[in-house]
Amino acid sequence: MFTTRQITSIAKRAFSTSASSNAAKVAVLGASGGIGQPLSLLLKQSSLISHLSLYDIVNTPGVAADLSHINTNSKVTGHVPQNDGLKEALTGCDIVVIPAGVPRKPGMTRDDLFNTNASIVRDLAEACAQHCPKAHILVIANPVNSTVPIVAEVFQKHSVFDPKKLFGVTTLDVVRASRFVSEVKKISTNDAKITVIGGHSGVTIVPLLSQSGHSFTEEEVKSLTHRIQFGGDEVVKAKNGAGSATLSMAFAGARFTNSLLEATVGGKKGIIEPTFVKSDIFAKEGVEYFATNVELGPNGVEKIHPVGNINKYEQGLIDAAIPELKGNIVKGKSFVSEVKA
Ligand SMILES: NC(=O)C1=CN([C@@H]2O[C@H](COP(=O)(O)OP(=O)(O)OC[C@H]3O[C@@H](n4cnc5c(N)ncnc54)[C@H](O)[C@@H]3O)[C@@H](O)[C@H]2O)C=CC1
Ligand SMILES: O=C([O-])CC(=O)C(=O)O
Repeated sequence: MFTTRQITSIAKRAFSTSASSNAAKVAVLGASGGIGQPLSLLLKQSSLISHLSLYDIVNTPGVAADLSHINTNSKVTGHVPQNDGLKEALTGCDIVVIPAGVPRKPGMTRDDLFNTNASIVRDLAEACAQHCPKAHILVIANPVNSTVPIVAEVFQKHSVFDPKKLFGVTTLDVVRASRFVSEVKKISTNDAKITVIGGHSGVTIVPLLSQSGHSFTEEEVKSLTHRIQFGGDEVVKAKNGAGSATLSMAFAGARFTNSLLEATVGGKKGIIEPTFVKSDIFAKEGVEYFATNVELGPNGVEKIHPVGNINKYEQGLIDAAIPELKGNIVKGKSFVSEVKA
């Protein structure tokens, strides 16, 4: 006869060794990089992932072998371009996260990365459209304001575009905003929930501090807004030529991926994350993609939240963001359509 304690222990073991049937295949493209490695490490901890598929042009066999020894239930595979590696990495994927591409050096804007990263993202999107056309695509590679439209155009070219399944990952802006506000107000980050809308570069990043439930002096609003908009530059400067944010981005990327997993395979309702998606909010102004809070559901975007109540200062920030955002989006779209012609 088993004691109650023995039965509980056997049940716990059985539970923890069987992979969840509600689990997804997730690919990380650019998995050997500064973001790719810690992001993959964080994703290896998810019980909602059955297969973590790591692709990069170099070093993924080593990264995959290393991660595969961690005793969580997901299988880890590493792929390189040889032997149809990209096809193998993507086939059957539910979610593809793309941190592939070069990072900034001091003095560069995110837009300066366009020349290198646009074609990397375009080619990876081509492969996704062919091998996992129904997957959710999470774009981290900069400039996000342009790389998201690039993915959309490629998917449209293949007639497989579903706007509910394409996300620019802007979570780091919200993570930073929460941390910076918590420092200024001397409160827990749990009590510093800051909505950040717009895009993901400089003035296109628009924090809505007035919606936070906290009061700020004019001085605090100005300095916090500037710090949130240019937080990426702080890291680029501090790394002094060795790249941009990687660890905080891995944290933010894992947060967004985990939220999407919970909303899709996990079946959870009411999960809201900020993200840069195809949106009607400023369509009249010619801005086809815009980040606001988005409720995630089984098919990706469930509901795009409106901007909500804002003050005059924040309206000024949006007015300044719109033309730049519009230019970034057009640049991404034309990059694909010019090649198409
Ligand atoms: N959305 C956001 O909030 C953030 C975006 N980023 C962006 O993420 C990107 C990656 O940054 P890091 O990881 O620091 O750069 P990294 O240079 O450390 O890693 C990039 C990886 O991409 C790989 N790669 C290059 N071409 C590839 C291809 N065709 N297919 C697959 N993999 C390829 C490289 O081999 C490398 O391992 C940059 O564009 C950076 O600007 C960075 C921080 C925040
Ligand atoms: O600043 C960069 O180039 C990387 C990035 O997007 C960020 O840290 O927000």
